[in-house]
Amino acid sequence: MTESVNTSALTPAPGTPGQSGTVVRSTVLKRLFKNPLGIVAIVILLGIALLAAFADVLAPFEENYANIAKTLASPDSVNILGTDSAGRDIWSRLLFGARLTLLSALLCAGVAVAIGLPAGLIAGYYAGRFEAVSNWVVSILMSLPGLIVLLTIRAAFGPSVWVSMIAFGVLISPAYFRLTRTAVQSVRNELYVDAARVSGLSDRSIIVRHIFSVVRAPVIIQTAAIAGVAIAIQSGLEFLGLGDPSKATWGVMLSEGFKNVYLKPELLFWPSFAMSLTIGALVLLGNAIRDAMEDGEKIKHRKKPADKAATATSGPSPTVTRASRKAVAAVESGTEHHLVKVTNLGVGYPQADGSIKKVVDDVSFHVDRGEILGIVGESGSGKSQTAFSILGLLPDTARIVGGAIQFDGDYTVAPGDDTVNQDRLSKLRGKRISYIPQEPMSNLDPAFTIGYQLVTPMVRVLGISKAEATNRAMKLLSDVGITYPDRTFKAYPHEVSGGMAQRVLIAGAISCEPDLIIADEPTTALDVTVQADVLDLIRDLQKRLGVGVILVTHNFGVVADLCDRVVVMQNGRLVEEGPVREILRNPADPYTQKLLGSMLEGKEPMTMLVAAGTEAAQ
Ligand SMILES: Nc1ncnc2c1ncn2[C@@H]1O[C@H](COP(=O)(O)OP(=O)(O)OP(=O)(O)O)[C@@H](O)[C@H]1O
Repeated sequence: MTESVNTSALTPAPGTPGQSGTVVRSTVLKRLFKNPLGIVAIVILLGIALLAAFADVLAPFEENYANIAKTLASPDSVNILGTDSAGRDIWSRLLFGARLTLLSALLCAGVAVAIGLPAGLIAGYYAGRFEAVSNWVVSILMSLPGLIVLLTIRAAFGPSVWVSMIAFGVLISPAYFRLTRTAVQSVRNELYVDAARVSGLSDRSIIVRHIFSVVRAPVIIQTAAIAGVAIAIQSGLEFLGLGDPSKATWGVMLSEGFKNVYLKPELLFWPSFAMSLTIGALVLLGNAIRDAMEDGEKIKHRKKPADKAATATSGPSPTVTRASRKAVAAVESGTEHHLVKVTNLGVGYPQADGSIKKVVDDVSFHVDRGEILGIVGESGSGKSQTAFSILGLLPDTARIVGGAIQFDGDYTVAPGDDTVNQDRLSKLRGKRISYIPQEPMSNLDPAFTIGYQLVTPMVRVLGISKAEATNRAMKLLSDVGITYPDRTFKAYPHEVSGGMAQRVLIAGAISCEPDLIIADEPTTALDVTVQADVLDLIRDLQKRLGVGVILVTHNFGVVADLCDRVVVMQNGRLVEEGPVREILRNPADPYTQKLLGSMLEGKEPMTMLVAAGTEAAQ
């Protein structure tokens, strides 16, 4: 993380989830309908479903109506596919069989999804005890011999297709659990999920909007496959004579057909044909959906950055609406009541030998409204850990090992607490505290449009309508220097440049009118040419909005350029703190002197600071 001395600045915070779920869905559907195999699968499945739904109308006979004077008859105008050994109409039984077979397959897949999906989402997202218990249950379910369980259930409850499909759904639910949990784990620590949390969304909203969108596609594809497997298993059981002979299902027909295979092989052919057609169509559908989604990814990556037509937007400016904002306790610099007060903060991580490695040690400082505080130090000095303690975004393994944090007078870490009070912070994040991250692209959810990611938090946090939030988002985009807000609003994150994405995040950070903005190396990931612009933007917005800003950086140049006061950190400890002008004029600590020296000489700070730290220690 190296910033050029005269560039770098803060950048506003995270955006949030988006509405493009519907857009994504409609695009995938369009691609699905362009795939001939997908169309064939849909037509077949739709045809079978319609035949099943209208079986009462289409079937000339009741499913069990038997004409014993006409057994094993060949097709004629009355029985178009002939009759079975009991004189029952094969066509009618196929139609009623389709209904039962499809419904039971849906029941099985439904039960498996209902158990496996939420359990996988919760286990993947929260991990901890729920995941441990779920893994244990899943291991037990997977180690059960499925067929024996189904036979036992059949013996206990009788030959009910519904009961056996519910049981099979439970047995197969670990497939969904594992699929979902793994997918969630892969995105749980993505920055855009943290960004959504910072923007004030509840865990439920994050799971439903950001996390679920990741597992939606694989779950749909898996459901198509599992419905096919359920049909095969159900028919297999019935073929073995374990079905309910009073119900016409394809499996029961298969079993009866087998008994008369030498007399009338068509009895075996028709249910086999129906099953193969249905299972084949389900497999094709799953593949077509997968292809449609993969094509979407390829197309997305080929698109060029959008932006160039314009539309002025109306809507209240954040600077104007800020006046109507909640009253914030007056915080005067120099009094004991600060916007943020960090007192003797210690943060550590438990080690394998039982000890705790302190990464922040006895750090105290404060920030007031209307000022920019810089936290400066070399890589690994504990700047981000300090900022994340204020945001409540420390990893689960982190422990507060001392001290306290107050926001506007209330403790978010009270003396004696070993973790951050998430109940309090979840009410502050995205509302009164916002965050500008280091890597803009990673902090936007690729599955949703920028507009959606700006609008949703405003609707939720400010309680305004979607239309009003849309107007506000357009105005905000314009305020942060985006020339064509309407295009950016509709664009996906991959369609804009890094600098523009950071501007979007800045718009998101100020959208809910925060009192404090925490910016963690906000220009590090940006091109040198846009770093200065983004810094200017942050400074401008900070002055206009009068918010407090904590700027985390390893670059003293940025501090000198932007900050009112500075905290210098080294190896997790605060080595010096004070007004920037004073520290620039008269740095007391040798480490600060080295840091300043590196800036003035234009050296790469991180390189020399390692040596500086060593010298200071000597
Ligand atoms: N999850 C974690 N588990 C254990 N140690 C961690 C964890 N996260 C950070 N640390 C340690 O905490 C120390 C401080 O890290 P921090 O990210 O605050 O540094 P920083 O000053 O922000 O540096 P950088 O500019 O490189 O991000 C580092 O030594 C780092 O290895």
